[in-house]
Amino acid sequence: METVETKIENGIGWIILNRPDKLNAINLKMLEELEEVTKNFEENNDVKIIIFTGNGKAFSAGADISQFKELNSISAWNFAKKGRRVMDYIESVSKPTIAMINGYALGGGLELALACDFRIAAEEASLGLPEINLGIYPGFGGTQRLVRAIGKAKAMELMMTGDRISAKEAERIGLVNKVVSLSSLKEETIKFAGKLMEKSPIALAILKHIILYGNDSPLLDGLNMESLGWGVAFSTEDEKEGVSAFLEKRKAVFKGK
Ligand SMILES: CCCCC/C=C/C(=O)SCCNC(=O)CCNC(=O)[C@H](O)C(C)(C)COP(=O)(O)OP(=O)(O)OC[C@H]1O[C@@H](n2cnc3c(N)ncnc32)[C@H](O)[C@@H]1OP(=O)(O)O
Repeated sequence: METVETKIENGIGWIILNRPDKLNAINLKMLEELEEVTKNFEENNDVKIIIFTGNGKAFSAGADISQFKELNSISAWNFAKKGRRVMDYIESVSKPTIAMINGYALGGGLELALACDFRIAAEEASLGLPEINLGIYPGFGGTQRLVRAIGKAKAMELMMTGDRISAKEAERIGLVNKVVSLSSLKEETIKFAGKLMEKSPIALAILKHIILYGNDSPLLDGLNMESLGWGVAFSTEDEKEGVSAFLEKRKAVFKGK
C-alpha cells in the first residue's frame, strides 16, 4: 500500500492514512486503497473492530486539492461518485468502525469520519467542512450524513460558513462521541473498542444495519426491520449464551455464531 498502513492487533484492524507530509489528503489512490483494505478487514475473522486514524498531525485535511486542477465537470462527478461509493461501503461494513481523530479532520477527512459508526477525538483536533472556501461543497456524502448526525441548523452553519470547530465544540453538538487528550487517545479508543468486542458480533451487525437503514426508511419499515432482526438474533448461539449467562449469573462469552 502506498497511502495507507494497516495492522491487526488484539482483534482491532487499524487503517492508518499515511501521507503525513500532505496532512493525509485523500487522493484517488488513497480512495482505492481505503476500499481494498476495508474489504480485507471485513472478510478477516481476526478483525472484530476497525479503527481509522492518521499518521502525523492530521486525521485527514480532506480530498487532495492538487488533483482538482485537472478536473472538469465529468471527471469531478466521477471522482465524487467514486468517493461516495467508498464512503458508503465503509458506512455499511458489518463490523463496528471508529474514527480516531488525532488532528485535523477537514472536508473529505471529516466525511470519512462521518461514515464511521463512532468518532473519538483528541482535544487538539480541529474539525470542519471548508470546501465552500474553494467554491465547492462536501462531495463524499457529507451534505447528507452531517445533517443526520447533528441536525440541519448546525450542519448548514458548518457547511455554508466553512468554519472549523474544536473537538470540544464537536462533542457538544454531537459530532464526536468523546474527546480525550492526545496522549491518551489511542488507549481510550482501544478501551472503547474493547467494550464493543465483548458483545455478540452478530447482534452488533444486525443492530447497525437496522439503525443505519431503518433511520432512512419510513417508520413502519424501520420497525418491521427491527422485529425481523430480533427474530434472526434468536437463531444464534450468541443469544442462547447471553440469556444463559444472565440466568447463571456469569459473564457471557460470545463466539459470533
Ligand atoms: C471530487 C470529490 C470531492 C470530495 C469532497 C471533498 C472535498 C475536500 O475535502 S476539499 C479539501 C478541504 N480541505 C481544506 O480545504 C483544507 C486544506 N488545508 C488547509 O487549510 C491547511 O493545510 C491546514 C489548515 C489544514 C493546515 O495548515 P498548516 O498546518 O499550515 O499546514 P500546510 O497548509 O502547510 O499543509 C502541509 C502540507 O499539506 C498540504 N495539504 C494540506 N491539506 C491539503 C489538501 N486538502 N489537499 C492537498 N494538499 C494539502 C499542503 O499543501 C502542504 O503541502 P506542501 O506545500 O507541499 O508542504
